[in-house]
Amino acid sequence: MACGPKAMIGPSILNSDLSMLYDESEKMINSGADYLHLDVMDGHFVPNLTFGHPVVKCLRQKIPKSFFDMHMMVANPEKWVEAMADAGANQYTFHIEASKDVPDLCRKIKEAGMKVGIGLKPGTDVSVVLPYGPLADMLLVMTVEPGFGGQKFMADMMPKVERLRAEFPLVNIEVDGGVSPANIDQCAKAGANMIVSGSAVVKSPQPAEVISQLKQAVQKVFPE
Ligand SMILES: O=C(CO)[C@@H](O)[C@H](O)COP(=O)(O)O
Ligand SMILES: [Fe+2]
Repeated sequence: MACGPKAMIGPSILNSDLSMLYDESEKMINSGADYLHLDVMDGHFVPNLTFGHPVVKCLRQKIPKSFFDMHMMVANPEKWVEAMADAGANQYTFHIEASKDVPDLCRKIKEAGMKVGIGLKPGTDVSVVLPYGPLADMLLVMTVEPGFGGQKFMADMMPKVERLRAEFPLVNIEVDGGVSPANIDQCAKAGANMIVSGSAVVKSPQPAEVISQLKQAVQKVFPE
């Protein structure tokens, strides 16, 4: 049994029919998703607005088991920790660019019973997160400018993934933004084991096929 990072695929439902959030989420789970990536945007940290903990709470009541990976694209991540934990979130991924006290925020997230994710925007150097790697369960390398789904994958983010994998061989490393079967091999080879994919999965007539392709590519690097 291989120990260490596992290949996991987490569809982002941001670009799905949000009037059918539950149905779209169920469809992803039934298509083989390992977790759900829920994009929370506050219109300040990013120029877009999505949903908050009340929606997550309702979704959790209908989806009692799946892992909710909260991508908190918010200007004040400290403010929502308790509410998201209460709503049933499993992992709380804040952006290092928005945090005033990273160790304190990591502590708060853990005390609330959630896993800690730390996210990096494309313009943020990987050195910024290195001191905090030991505090995190997962490190997120954005491969688009956060705020919208359907953008073009930024291959020049792969050296960041490589550096984080070299520094932290056992931590989960997630990529998010424009990821698809066309670029999954470079993500996996760089060291990403948690894969967020939005449009490539939710817009496909065969989401299960896309998820399977993504998973097989990552399992070549991170075998079960
Ligand atoms: O956080 C974000 C965007 O800010 C992502 O989770 C996107 O929503 C992923 O969608 P695609 O880029 O894969 O379509
Ligand atoms: Fe995201």
